[in-house]
Amino acid sequence: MLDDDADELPAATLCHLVDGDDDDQPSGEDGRPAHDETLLIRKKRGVGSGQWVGPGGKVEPGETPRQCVVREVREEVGIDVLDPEKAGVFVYRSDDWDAVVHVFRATEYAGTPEETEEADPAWFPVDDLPLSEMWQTDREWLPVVLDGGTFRGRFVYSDGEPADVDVTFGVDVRDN
Ligand SMILES: Nc1nc2c([nH]c(=O)n2[C@H]2C[C@H](O)[C@@H](COP(=O)(O)OP(=O)(O)OP(=O)(O)O)O2)c(=O)[nH]1
Repeated sequence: MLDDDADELPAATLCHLVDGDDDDQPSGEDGRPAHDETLLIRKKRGVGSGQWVGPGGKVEPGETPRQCVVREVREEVGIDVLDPEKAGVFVYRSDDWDAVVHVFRATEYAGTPEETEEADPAWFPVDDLPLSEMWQTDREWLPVVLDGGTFRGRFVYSDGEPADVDVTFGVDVRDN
């Protein structure tokens, strides 16, 4: 169980897109990154603004997490994610925002990421992430997700710092 009250919390999503060409062209020359890069955004507003995060946002009424993640990625960076697959779920609790966050991994998309009012996108090699400018607890699970793994977690922050961290890897998250 994630948390006794997890069912009562608002739901949110994150998308971690992994891409790479099968040819040897350097990143950017054909509009697609070289092998094993992931798309992050510098968030301009909302929860976590200023940090590098996966695109995503709050689930709207009547929407599934999968529908939400597709909508949010389109709104934030202007691309359509075609194969979002659940890779993790965590309860996030802090002084001002609590949520159940559904994490998706994807490898297929249509379009080219573009800057919007909400986000500034950039590709990073999966083994060279800007970890010092990311949520501290993302460092625990993001490399696992990018490598195709799954996790379930509970992250409690106090004064902007992780106060209670509990994470389990290799779990079945399809229906969570
Ligand atoms: N990377 C990361 N993201 C987190 C954590 N906790 C947490 O709530 N988030 C994310 C999940 C959501 O994508 C985001 C909260 O939604 P948001 O403020 O972006 O909402 P939104 O795009 O719907 O925007 P808005 O209209 O409410 O401003 O914060 C965390 O620990 N790590």
